[in-house]
Amino acid sequence: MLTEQDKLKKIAGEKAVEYIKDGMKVGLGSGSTVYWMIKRLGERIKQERIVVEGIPSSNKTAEWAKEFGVSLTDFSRVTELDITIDGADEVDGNLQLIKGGGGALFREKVIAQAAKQLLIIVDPSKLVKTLGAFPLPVEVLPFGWEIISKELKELGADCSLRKQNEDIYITDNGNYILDCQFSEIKDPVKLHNELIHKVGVLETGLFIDMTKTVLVGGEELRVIEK
Ligand SMILES: O=C(CO)[C@H](O)[C@H](O)COP(=O)(O)O
Repeated sequence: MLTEQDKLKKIAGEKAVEYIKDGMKVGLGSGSTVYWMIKRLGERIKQERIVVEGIPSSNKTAEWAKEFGVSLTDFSRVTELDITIDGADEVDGNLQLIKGGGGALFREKVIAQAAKQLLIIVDPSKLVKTLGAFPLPVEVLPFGWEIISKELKELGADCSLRKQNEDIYITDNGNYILDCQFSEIKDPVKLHNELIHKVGVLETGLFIDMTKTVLVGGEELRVIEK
């Protein structure tokens, strides 16, 4: 039984597949909204016999792609993606994003950067005036994470090491995630630049100026463009 929010994610995810054309190389994001996109893409591949190859941003996404019959490739064979489709945890009025709620932010940023277009798919709860209510995920090296966390606290964040049940959460890259609560992120560009220069920070969940189009699921689907 789908929740109301799941239904809105499904609408956005399925609509996104209309942006995919025969022959395209597609970056496949992560998360529950992307799940619906991959499922629908699998249906189109079977029904219309289009040829599409994807690069997944997480092991879970790779599993879904296999389950729904979406062929996968990698960056040893493909140097540019036609489009990347991904979810987000927060989207502000300038289409700056917080991502990484699912822990896949590093690979998500790689496939976003490799693509001619990043299409974001969300339900309306992800739209915010100012980023920061959602704790900002920051991927860090396991060695010395305690020191990195202390440094980030000095920038005003309340950071906690992500756990999965009782264990430390390990990303697909073998690293840790610090979930950093800033009261409000008034200047995402400045914050990203400060964080990324700290030794041991591999990537932040701030996706700055990476997307120009956001699809928002709803009774009437909304397309926000920059
Ligand atoms: O950044 C992500 C994973 O790292 C997801 O895109 C984000 O968490 C949104 O997920 P969902 O579609 O399940 O709401």
